Parts: sequence; C-alpha cells; structure tokens
Amino acid sequence: MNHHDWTRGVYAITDAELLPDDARLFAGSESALRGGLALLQYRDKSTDDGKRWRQAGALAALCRDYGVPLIVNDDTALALRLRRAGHDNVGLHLGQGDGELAVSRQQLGPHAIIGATCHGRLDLAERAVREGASYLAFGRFFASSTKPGAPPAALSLLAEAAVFGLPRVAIGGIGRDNILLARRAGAELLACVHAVFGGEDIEARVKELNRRLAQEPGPIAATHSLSTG
Ligand SMILES: Cc1ncc(COP(=O)(O)OP(=O)(O)O)c(N)n1
Ligand SMILES: Cc1nc(C(=O)O)sc1CCOP(=O)(O)O
Ligand SMILES: [Mg+2]
Repeated sequence: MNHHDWTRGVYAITDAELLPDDARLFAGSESALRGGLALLQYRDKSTDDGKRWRQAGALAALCRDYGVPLIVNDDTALALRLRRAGHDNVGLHLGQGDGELAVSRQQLGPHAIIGATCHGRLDLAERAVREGASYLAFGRFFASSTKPGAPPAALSLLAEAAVFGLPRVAIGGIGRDNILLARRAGAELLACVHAVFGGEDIEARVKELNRRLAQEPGPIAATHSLSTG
C-alpha cells in the first residue's frame, strides 16, 4: 500500500442516489481513486446494516490498494467494527448530533482519523479540537444540490480556523469553478459529492479538480516538504 498525504487534496464523498448499487458504488469509487483522492467518505443514510457493512468493507479494501483512508459517515459502531476486522485505514466523520466525538475517539483509538462538522462556527471547531478531532469541516460555502438545506458559511471563516492547526475541509457546492476560491481561502481539503460523482468519467472529473488545486498547493504542503527536507 502506498501511503499518500491525507491532509490535503480532493475529499470525495459517495452518494447513494448517484451510486445506487454495489457495482456503481465500487466502480465509481475506484475511478475517483484513480483520479487521485486524499480521502474517500462512505456516506449512506440507509438503515440496511448488512448492505452498509458489505459496502464499507469493500470500499475500505479498495481504498487500501490506493493508500487512501476510508472515512465512514455518522456511524461510530460501523467504523469500530471495520477497524476490529483489520481495516486500520478506516476513520469516521461526525456531524453535530451524530454522537460525542470524545467517546468515538476513545473507542477508535488515537490513530483513527475523525472529522467533525463545524458548519460556520469557530466555537464548534474549538470544541471538536478539544474532543480529539483530526480535521475540521466547514460549510456549506456554495449552493449544494446534494444538501440544499445545509446552513451557509462565509469563506472568511477558513482563514480564522487556521489557529486550530488542523486540516480544514471546505464542503458544499465545491466544483471545478470554485475549488480554487475555497483553496485560496484556506481549505486544505476540498470535499465534493456532485463534482466527483455527478457525471460521466469520474476519473477525469477528479483529475480536473486536482489540476486546478495544483495551481495553489497551499501552506500544509509547503510545511510538509520543509519538514521532510
Ligand atoms: C467532510 C464532511 N463535512 C461535513 C459533512 C456533513 O456532516 P453532517 O452535518 O453530519 O451531515 P450528513 O453528512 O451526516 O448528512 C460530511 N458528511 N462530511
Ligand atoms: C454532506 C454535506 N454536508 C454539508 C455541510 O454543509 O455540512 S454540504 C454537503 C453536501 C455536499 O455535496 P456537494 O458537493 O454535491 O454540494
Ligand atoms: Mg452526519
């Protein structure tokens, strides 16, 4: 397994409407991975535990081949079960209302990536940092067809959130035409559903996002290359 730097780049999030069965979920996710992802999130709101276990396990194995962590949305128990089954590349994303981050951190251990939704609020970010978050997600920054009701946030928040010293995720309507706006505002990770999975040739869509990001590699990349000589 090649290990990539998960702290910057394109963060693709799966969608059960755009990828409605195993075949399309796995093929679409592999295309996205070929395009170059920092992180992949399994986001499935169904209550079909058997399906979720099967799909998340297969995605974790696929992600391993690409050296990419798989982040499970919402479900600490599923992330824990996958890690206990040997998928140590599995992390978790928690929103407000998805459970206590500190409890999930204790259950998943110090090495699991755990992300937190902070909407447009620095106080939520501060609490997430205290409870052991690995990254902070802010948004939505642009209109999102995937989640039209998500509360809006101002791009200026991203610069203010630099103080926490954790990777900042921008989410909500991010695509090829605004990805550099979010990057220049301070986001190291750019989270996308529709811009990745909402059309044909997923690999090419991710490559295009990466091409645009390459114009603005950003501060974490600079720090990383300095510290590794
Ligand atoms: C990277 C990332 N950021 C934000 C979210 C949203 O989480 P949440 O507010 O819990 O909403 P749902 O995704 O669960 O509908 C996310 N999933 N990923
Ligand atoms: C899952 C999610 N959370 C959001 C938030 O603001 O917390 S916006 C969002 C959907 C992101 O999808 P798209 O890239 O298609 O807009
Ligand atoms: Mg959630």
